[in-house]
Amino acid sequence: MKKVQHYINGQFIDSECGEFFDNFNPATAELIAKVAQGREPEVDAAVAAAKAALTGEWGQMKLNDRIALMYEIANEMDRRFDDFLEAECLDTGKPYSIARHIDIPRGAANFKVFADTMKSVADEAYRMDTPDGKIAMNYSMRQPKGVIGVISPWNLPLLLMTWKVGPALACGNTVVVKPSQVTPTTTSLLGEVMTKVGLPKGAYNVVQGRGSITGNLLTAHQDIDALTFTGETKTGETIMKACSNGVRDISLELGGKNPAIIFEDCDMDKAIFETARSVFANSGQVCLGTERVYVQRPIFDEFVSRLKDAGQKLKVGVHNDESVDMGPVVSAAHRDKVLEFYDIAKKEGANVILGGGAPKMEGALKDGFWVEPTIWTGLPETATVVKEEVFGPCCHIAPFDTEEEVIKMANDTKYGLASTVFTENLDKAHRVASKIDSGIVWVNSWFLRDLRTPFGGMKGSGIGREGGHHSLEFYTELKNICIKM
Ligand SMILES: NC(=O)C1=CN([C@@H]2O[C@H](COP(=O)(O)OP(=O)(O)OC[C@H]3O[C@@H](n4cnc5c(N)ncnc54)[C@H](O)[C@@H]3O)[C@@H](O)[C@H]2O)C=CC1
Ligand SMILES: O=C(O)/C=C/C=C(\O)C(=O)O
Repeated sequence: MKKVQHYINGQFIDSECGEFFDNFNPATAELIAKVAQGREPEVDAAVAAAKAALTGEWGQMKLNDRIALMYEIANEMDRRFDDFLEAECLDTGKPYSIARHIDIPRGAANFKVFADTMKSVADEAYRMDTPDGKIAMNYSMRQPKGVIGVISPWNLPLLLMTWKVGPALACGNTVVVKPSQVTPTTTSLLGEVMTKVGLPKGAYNVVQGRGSITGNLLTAHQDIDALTFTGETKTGETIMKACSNGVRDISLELGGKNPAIIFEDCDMDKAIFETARSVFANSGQVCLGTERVYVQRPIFDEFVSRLKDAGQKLKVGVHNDESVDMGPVVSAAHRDKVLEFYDIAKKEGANVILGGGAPKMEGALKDGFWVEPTIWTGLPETATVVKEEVFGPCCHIAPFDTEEEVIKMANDTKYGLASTVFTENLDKAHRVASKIDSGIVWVNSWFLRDLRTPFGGMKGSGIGREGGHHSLEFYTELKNICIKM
């Protein structure tokens, strides 16, 4: 049986208590690995190693050498592409068709982009007159924040973990990562990459384990100087409270209930293609995905019927079948949660246009964590599945008449992560995009990511922006030095 271990101070180790928990293949519910359950000794050892590395070989490394190492990590990840691909798809159930184009290439890109960023960090300087008629020069400099705690989720495990580890290391910090307990493997695999490229010991550490045990221990640890988290809003709130103890900085990327706005003057082919992606990709387990679709009344029926066609055409199946579009959801618990939302939608009076339950799968797949691609119409804006994040391959479609009305509907949510707007009228696109309360607005597209741009959410969707130079706000301390001449 495969064993997934901690990676602490450059060594792969089991837990001191010898405890392991089970990891399952979401497509079959078969046991695929035993994962070490980290407790206090492992969290303490990882944080101590990370702290020591700040003043050791890693902390003393010249910026250019650090940048070179970041590229080397990315190159080694590219060389191990197939290992990462297989591990990620087996843990999550996502098909090769997604992970090959999104998850795995982004893992390496997340190191390259921050290596590039660090080459062009500029410091501010201000000359001032002093009361005694002389002058003083102020200049700012950035220094690493210290030991960064990284708590990452299961939906895009490698992508979202490296989106934090890349900038943290590029800025000279050290990290202690706790990946989701349901998708532990690629975070440990990255430890092999770190060993291979010669990253100094203690700079990258991994403690495996459940959120309620290992996650809690990590967030409470007072030698964690700052913590970055992606996941559910409620967990984000818990982590924020824990980090208030010791006044430690946080970066939170949380849930969404993202709207798509489809105007009657849209390019319908484009609107259907991108909306189908944003609703169903990764079995709807993307925080940027669309769960509320608003369509202008004259094209409502045509849009509903064409999105239904697109959903019906999706091939659901196992990750290593190259023709598969959609896999299972990640766990039995998550399948149950999504199916409960599907039941609530029916009870609250939804018209089920597509799906609405669990598909019947055959043979080895019959016990897997499958849910159907699902479309509803006819619910009021107060309905549960219009208000709450489902995180499954589903959406509700509602008609609207005017621009003012749809902007109000789109913004009537506790979240504010992402949105999409489909129109061929450029003035309207600018106007509407500027009025939507979300961190990202995609016009005639979805999940088009330039990694230099600010990424993050408004309202309950998070705190902070990461990407390119914006990541320096969280991963460095900015210091002013004032020299009297
Ligand atoms: N990117 C996103 O927006 C994501 C949203 N979700 C949503 O969250 C729901 C719950 O799924 P979970 O896996 O429980 O997500 P979660 O947000 O609780 O888990 C994400 C990470 O936080 C850790 N964690 C959990 N509780 C913690 C605590 N008290 N202290 C420190 N770390 C903790 C987990 O072990 C995992 O590594 C899902 O059904 C889904 O709707 C889940 C994953 C990602
Ligand atoms: O492109 C990114 O950096 C992030 C994408 C998706 C998420 O953050 C998520 O699904 O949680």
